[in-house]
Amino acid sequence: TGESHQQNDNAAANWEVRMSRSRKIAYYYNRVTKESTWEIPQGIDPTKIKGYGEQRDGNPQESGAGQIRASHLLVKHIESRRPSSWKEVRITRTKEQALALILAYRERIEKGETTLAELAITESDCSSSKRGGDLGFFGRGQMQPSFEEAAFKLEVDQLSEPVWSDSGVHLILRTQ
Ligand SMILES: Cn1nc(-c2ccccc2)cc1C(=O)N[C@H](Cc1nc2ccccc2[nH]1)C(=O)O
Repeated sequence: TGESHQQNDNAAANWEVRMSRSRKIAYYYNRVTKESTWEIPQGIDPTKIKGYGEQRDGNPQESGAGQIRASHLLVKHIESRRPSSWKEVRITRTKEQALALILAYRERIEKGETTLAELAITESDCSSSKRGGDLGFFGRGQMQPSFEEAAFKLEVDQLSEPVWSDSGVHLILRTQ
């Protein structure tokens, strides 16, 4: 109902994104309850949290020296390198089924019905799921080659086509 949606927004308004000095990644701080957490708070649309995505890296040369920042949504399948995740202890879907899911998610994001960050929280088979799929900043040589190649081709705010890696099939959104 509108009411619960309104409550949700209010709850999102109590949160803000801060940058951890030590770990150089964003964390979430609730100015009402004073709590802080690495994971996006339950049931909150991350794109409604003040400062989401605007976090400049605390360490300028890190985001300058050929680094990019991206979020992703991963759907694993039975042939994935580790066919298990926080969502499903034994993943048995086929590659075709994984691709069909990813294409359906891509469609919904492209239509503006939802965001990659919001979908990643409930649907991604990567442990970055609870951070809306945010992988932080990374340079070349850090991620699997097929993922790196696709991510570095993206413009900021661009959403990839389905990308295959040994982990499964990904949607990648370059954020910085
Ligand atoms: C590369 N990476 N970063 C995180 C991460 C980042 C921030 C907060 C929590 C987890 C998790 C991972 C990771 O490798 N997760 C794997 C799945 C996976 N495989 C990937 C290949 C390329 C890029 C991201 C990928 N994520 C898993 O959970 O089985």
